[in-house]
Amino acid sequence: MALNGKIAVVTGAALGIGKAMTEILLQNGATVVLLDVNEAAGKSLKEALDKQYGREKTLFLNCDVESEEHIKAAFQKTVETFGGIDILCNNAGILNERTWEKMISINLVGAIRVAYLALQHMNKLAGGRGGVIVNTASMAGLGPLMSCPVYTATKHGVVGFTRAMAAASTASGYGIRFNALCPGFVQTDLFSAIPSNLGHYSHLADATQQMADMMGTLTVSLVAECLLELVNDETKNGEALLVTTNGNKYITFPVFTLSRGP
Ligand SMILES: NC(=O)C1=CN([C@@H]2O[C@H](COP(=O)(O)OP(=O)(O)OC[C@H]3O[C@@H](n4cnc5c(N)ncnc54)[C@H](O)[C@@H]3O)[C@@H](O)[C@H]2O)C=CC1
Ligand SMILES: CC/C=C\CC(=O)/C=C/C=C\C=C\C=C\[C@@H](O)[C@@H](O)C/C=C\CCC(=O)O
Repeated sequence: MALNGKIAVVTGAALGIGKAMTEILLQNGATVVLLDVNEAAGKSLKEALDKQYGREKTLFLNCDVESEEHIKAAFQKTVETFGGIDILCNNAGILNERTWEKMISINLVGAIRVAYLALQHMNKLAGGRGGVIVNTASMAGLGPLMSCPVYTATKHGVVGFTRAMAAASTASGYGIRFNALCPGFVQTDLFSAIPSNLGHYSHLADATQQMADMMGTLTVSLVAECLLELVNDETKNGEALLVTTNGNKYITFPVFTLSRGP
């Protein structure tokens, strides 16, 4: 299988989109390290996956992406156990406009922290073997969701970080591709909890639900298939893949030509 011998790390792996990412990576032959702050859910998933794929194909580590210490230890354990990291699914995230500073800390700062610490092991200039980092952004990383402006900001940040890192990696010779996954509404616990997590914008919950009804909700499996596309297609670097119930689209961004003023 395409990912035989590859070592993947998934953050937010215990539930939702991260769980589906873990499963499709295992189905395609990868060994997967599951990182999540929800220890009960993570251990439960590991137990189920052991029965299906064998104990040696996965490792669950309790890891909070807000903690540099946790992430460093998780990556160290990964490299000690499996010899390296080839694929990072930088997926952990929350939606809660009431605790917006924490949401920035997890969705944006956490994603950047995880990517930077993974670079220390993946970067060819640092003895790594290169690979691919897929950051889970959102359709809200491409356009505004009025009911969650800070969530929108975090996801716009993830898209921008991804595209800039892709250019930096190419220019520097890191040997790592960076891509952003931008799903629309996906049926997960995060999605189900939206009405109670909009804070100042709770009065816009109905409008958001109407938007979701109009756009439709995606399954986690479909999102995971798009992840696999970004992992396997070595021509993809610096891409933002929009995933909707009407199909998928690689986003074209405006290009600003550098020219002197008049
Ligand atoms: N559900 C949706 O409609 C969409 C979700 N997304 C993004 O997809 C990603 C996954 O979201 P879902 O699967 O929907 O959510 P979920 O709530 O179902 O799963 C998120 C997982 O991340 C873990 N997590 C949360 N904070 C963490 C932290 N500090 N450290 C480590 N793990 C942590 C949770 O324990 C959970 O297992 C998020 O980044 C989210 O913003 C993007 C577009 C749409
Ligand atoms: C309330 C958030 C619920 C779950 C988490 C999540 O990330 C869901 C996002 C789902 C949809 C976001 C839609 C945003 C739509 C608007 O911003 C429009 O401006 C469309 C944005 C981009 C279109 C890109 C394109 O078609 O070229």
